Amino acid sequence: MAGGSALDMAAFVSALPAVGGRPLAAADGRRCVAGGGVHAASAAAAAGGVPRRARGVSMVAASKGPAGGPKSDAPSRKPVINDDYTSVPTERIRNLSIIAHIDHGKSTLADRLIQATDAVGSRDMKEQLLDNMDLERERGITIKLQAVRLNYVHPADGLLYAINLIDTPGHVDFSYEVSRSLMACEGALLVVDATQGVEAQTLANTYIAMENNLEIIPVINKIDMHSAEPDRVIREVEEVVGIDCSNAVLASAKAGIGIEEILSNIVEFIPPPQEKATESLRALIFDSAYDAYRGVIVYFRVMDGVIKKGSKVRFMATGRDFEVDEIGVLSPRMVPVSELSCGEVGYLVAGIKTVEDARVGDTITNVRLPATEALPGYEEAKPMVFSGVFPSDASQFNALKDALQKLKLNDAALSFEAENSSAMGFGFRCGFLGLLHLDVVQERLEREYDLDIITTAPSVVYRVKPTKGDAYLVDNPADLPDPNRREYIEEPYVRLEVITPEEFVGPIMELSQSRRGEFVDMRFLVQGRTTLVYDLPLAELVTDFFDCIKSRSKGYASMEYTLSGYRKNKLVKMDVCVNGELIEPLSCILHEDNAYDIGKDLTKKLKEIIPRAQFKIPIQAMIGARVVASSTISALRTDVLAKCYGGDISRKRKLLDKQKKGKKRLRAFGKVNMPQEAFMAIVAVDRSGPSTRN
Ligand SMILES: Nc1nc2c(ncn2[C@@H]2O[C@H](COP(=O)(O)OP(=O)(O)OP(=O)(O)O)[C@@H](O)[C@H]2O)c(=O)[nH]1
Repeated sequence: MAGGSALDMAAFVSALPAVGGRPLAAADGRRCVAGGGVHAASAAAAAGGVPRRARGVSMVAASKGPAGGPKSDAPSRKPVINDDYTSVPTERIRNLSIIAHIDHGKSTLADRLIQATDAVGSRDMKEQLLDNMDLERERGITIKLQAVRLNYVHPADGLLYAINLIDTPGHVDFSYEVSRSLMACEGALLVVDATQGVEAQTLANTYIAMENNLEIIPVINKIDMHSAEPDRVIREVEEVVGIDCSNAVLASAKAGIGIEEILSNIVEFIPPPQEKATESLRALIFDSAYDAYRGVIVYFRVMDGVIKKGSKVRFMATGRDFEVDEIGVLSPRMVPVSELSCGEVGYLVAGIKTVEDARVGDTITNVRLPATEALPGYEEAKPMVFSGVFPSDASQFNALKDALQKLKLNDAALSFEAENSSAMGFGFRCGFLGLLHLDVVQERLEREYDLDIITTAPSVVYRVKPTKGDAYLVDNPADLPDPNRREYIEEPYVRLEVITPEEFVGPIMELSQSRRGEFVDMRFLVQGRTTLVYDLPLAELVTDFFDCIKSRSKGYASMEYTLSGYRKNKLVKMDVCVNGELIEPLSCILHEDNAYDIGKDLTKKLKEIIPRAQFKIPIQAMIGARVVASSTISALRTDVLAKCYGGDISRKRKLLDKQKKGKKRLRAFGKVNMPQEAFMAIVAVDRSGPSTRN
């Protein structure tokens, strides 16, 4: 809980009405590790040079595996059933996830495990095999969870074991994927980089695994590196994370060290799925993807009973029935089988056409013998940051709607609803888990659906108490009532924990304070590392905070945050007028004390971004009718007198008048070109000015 004035977030949110039917944002007590901001933006820029795909290529067809969507066989080709995959009894099945802090080597380790068990022929093997979205490969990050089935003969008993491995993303924006995959498992490999040690996400993900009662096997990775300190890291895992490291494996995913030991430990320490006495089928949907030919492909883990090809199944949340056309395992290619029983992880195809029919977290049961109770589903992912998404060309509105619907199927945390803005036309107000999530969605819409879109300035969700009536949530500054029609505004706060080497404690404290942070605690860890705890407004964190932490600590610090509640602050709405016109999508809510500095930097940035025109373009940052900062883009002056040699002054005046009129007309009717960067300028403004006080 953040300080005395913070409310309990969950209780508070449940007592409030939803914003326009949208799930209330930023309301759970979920642990997150931040990232995004400029880092994400620059990653996007780096990826921007990649050629676009042809129009109409679906996200599934565009990628090659189960997460971005499985590679579809041509519709005419009959699936070949291979029941070798289902001959393994339940006691020889192991379901596990790989969890770690970002870049500690999960995907590389998954590659080595796939190779060691010959799941993929050497011809098809490539680095980070499970990161099969183009975007994942380019950015070197995992965005979607990925499942793969490994067949492993354990040398100790010579028996065949089926290991279902789920690779999970490391970045906070995708941490809901981690919780989803962990619910389908009995164990987890906790990968810790031997050169770095325990990081914020190591802790956060281990806690999720512990909450799910998973057996955890620590893997100390990258021991091939000179700077590796495996002994120190083992001590740190034991002392800081609090888990036993007696079965820890010293490994190098890159050099292939310790891989056999990891496989052996998986078999020995991770328990098999528990056979249930019930005959009724219950399978948990942990992911789904859309395929242009086959409809929705559903990924599930069978918890009870058996699921068979040709049987009729029911999706319990929606009550819809479907006949199973195909079921199979992920090897990691889709291999059809005739049935999957308790403990197995696989996919099914059942001619499901709509997004709503296959919800992640739903339970699949048998129509003939339905289960009475559904499995506990997943907590709905709650968006933290909202932004308007508009097509550059109004005629693409329906295409954008269709694309968002398909993306949502594969990305449960994305939320959207139609929005009509006088400045931007028809579009959608979308909710994201953070700026990296926003960035990934924007890029997927552009690449996989060939859409040109503009995203507007991101905003967190504020709570507003109007003079009349109950408080309500506002995720779009345009919806804020006038100051004389509101009593107060509250903003969301987070409890922030930064783990850093001692020498960077000072710069990080300075940064946190400049972002309106309130110091809560400082704890010393082993080996000169420190945890700093602050309460901080979420709005200050979702911009470039993560990048600032990284740059001030030379990349050594990591951070994690939990939403803690709402607090009243002196908040105001700042509008931006460009060329005398209010540009609503540039409006933002900020602390009154920061308005001058932020306004000054924003107008300066916009001056650099907005292209010059034939006339002067004034840019003003305003609070109500008061201008707090301004700048002017000078006109590109055309010399209309160039052709007027000497002579008559009245002719010159006539030409100048005509030019002035032209400028006026342009100002009156013409539009200032606002490029996409202009809408994101607020994210990049310098927030560490001298007047940043609470
Ligand atoms: N030297 C060395 N490098 C490694 C090892 N394992 C992984 N790496 C490198 O570390 C970087 C990150 O590895 P990934 O496997 O992408 O890490 P990840 O944890 O999957 O990253 P996210 O999916 O983004 O969370 C890559 O450049 C790998 O080549 C290792 O054992 N030794």
